[in-house]
Amino acid sequence: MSSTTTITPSTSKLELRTAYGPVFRDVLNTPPRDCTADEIPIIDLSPLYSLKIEDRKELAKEIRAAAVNTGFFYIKNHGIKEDVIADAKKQLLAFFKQSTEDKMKISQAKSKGFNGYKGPGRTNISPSESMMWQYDPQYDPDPKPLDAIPEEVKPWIRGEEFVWEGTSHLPGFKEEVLAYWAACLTLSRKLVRIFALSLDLAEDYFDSRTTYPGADGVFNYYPTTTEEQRAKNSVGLGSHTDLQLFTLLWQDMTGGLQVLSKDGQWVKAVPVEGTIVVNIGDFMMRLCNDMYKSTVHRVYNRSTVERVSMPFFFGKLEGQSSVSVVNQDLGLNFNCVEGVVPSCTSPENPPKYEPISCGDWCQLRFSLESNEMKKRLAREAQEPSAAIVAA
Ligand SMILES: O=C(O)CCC(=O)C(=O)O
Ligand SMILES: [Fe+2]
Repeated sequence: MSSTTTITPSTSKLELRTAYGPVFRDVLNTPPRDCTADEIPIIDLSPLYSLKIEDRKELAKEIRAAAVNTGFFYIKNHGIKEDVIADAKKQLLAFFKQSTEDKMKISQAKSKGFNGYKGPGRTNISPSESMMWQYDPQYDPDPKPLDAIPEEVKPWIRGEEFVWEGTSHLPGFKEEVLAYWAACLTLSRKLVRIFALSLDLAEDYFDSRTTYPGADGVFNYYPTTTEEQRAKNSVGLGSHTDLQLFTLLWQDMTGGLQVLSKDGQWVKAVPVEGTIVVNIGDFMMRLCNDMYKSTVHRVYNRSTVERVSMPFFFGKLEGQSSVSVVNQDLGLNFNCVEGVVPSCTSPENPPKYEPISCGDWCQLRFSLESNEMKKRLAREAQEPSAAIVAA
C-alpha cells in the first residue's frame, strides 16, 4: 500500500490598491526565481522601423503573445541611442547626489500635480527617492503650435517649469533629461501603433489620441541598503501595477525588479544589457477588456550598491471622456478614447468597463492613494501600497 501526501506550498495574501478599492492576490512564499524566456521574452524591435506592413504585423504578434502572457517583455534594437541613455543616467546621478536642500528646490510639494522631487518614504510604496516631470507640449519632439492647443486639452497638460528652473544650476540637465524623454515619447508613439495592430485595430487607431499624451518621465534612485534594512527584509519599491497604457522602463544592471508570475510567484526581471523593459499598464488592460495583463511588480534592492531606473509612463490624457462617437465601420457606439476597444469585445465578451479618460482614471487611483496615505500616516504605519494581510 502506498500513500501520497500532497504538499501545498504556503501562500500569503497580498492586498493591492486599485482605482476601485483593494484587490487581493495569493502569492507563493517560495523565494523569487529568475524569469524564463517565455515569461519575459526579449523582443527585437527592428521591424518597428520596417516599411513593410507584414514585418510590423509579425512584431505585433510577438507583442500580443507577451502582453497576454505576463504583460512584461524586454525590447532590444529599440532605437534609443545609448549615449542619450548614458547622458540621462549621468544627470540622474548628478541630481540625486546633491544636498537635500538642493533637491528640495524642486520638491513635489511645489507641484500642482506630481512633478518634482520626492524624498524617501514620501509615498505609500516607496522608500526610494524619485523625481518626475510630466508632458509639456513645448518639449514635444513632434512639434505643434502652442497657440492651437484645444481648450479641453489644456487642463490635462501637467508639465511645470519649476522642475527645470530649480535644476538650472546642473549643467546640461534640462537638455539631456528632455532628450531622453523625447526619445521615449517618439518610441512610444511608434510602439503604440504596433499595439494597435496587435489588437486587430487600424495601425493609426491611437495616433489622434496621442497628440497630447500622458508622457511622464521619472528618475528613481535606490540608495545602497544597510545590513539592518536587509535584515528587516525591507523593499525598494512596494508591489504595484502601473496606471497608463504602457511603461518603458530602463533599469541599470544592479537587478532587483521582480514580477508576479501567473502562478503567483515572484520572478526576477534580470537586467539585460542594451534592453528596455516594457510593461502593460492598467489603462491598456482596461481598453482590451483584460486581455493584456497589467502585472504586479516591485523592486527589491538587496544590493550593497545603489540602483537607478528611468521609467517612462505612456498613456493619453486628452480630456474627451464625455464625447461619445459612432464608429462607422463597426456601427458601435463607443467612446472614441476610453471605452473598451471594439476588437476586444463580442456578444460573449461584453465590455467590462465604462468609458473613462485616462486622466480621470489616474486621478481616481491617485486620490485613493492620497486618502490612504493620510490614514496610514495617522496610524504611523510603514506598509507599502500592497501589504501582506494574511499568511
Ligand atoms: O525601478 C524599477 O525598476 C521599477 C520602477 C517602477 O516600477 C515604477 O516606477 O513604477
Ligand atoms: Fe511600476
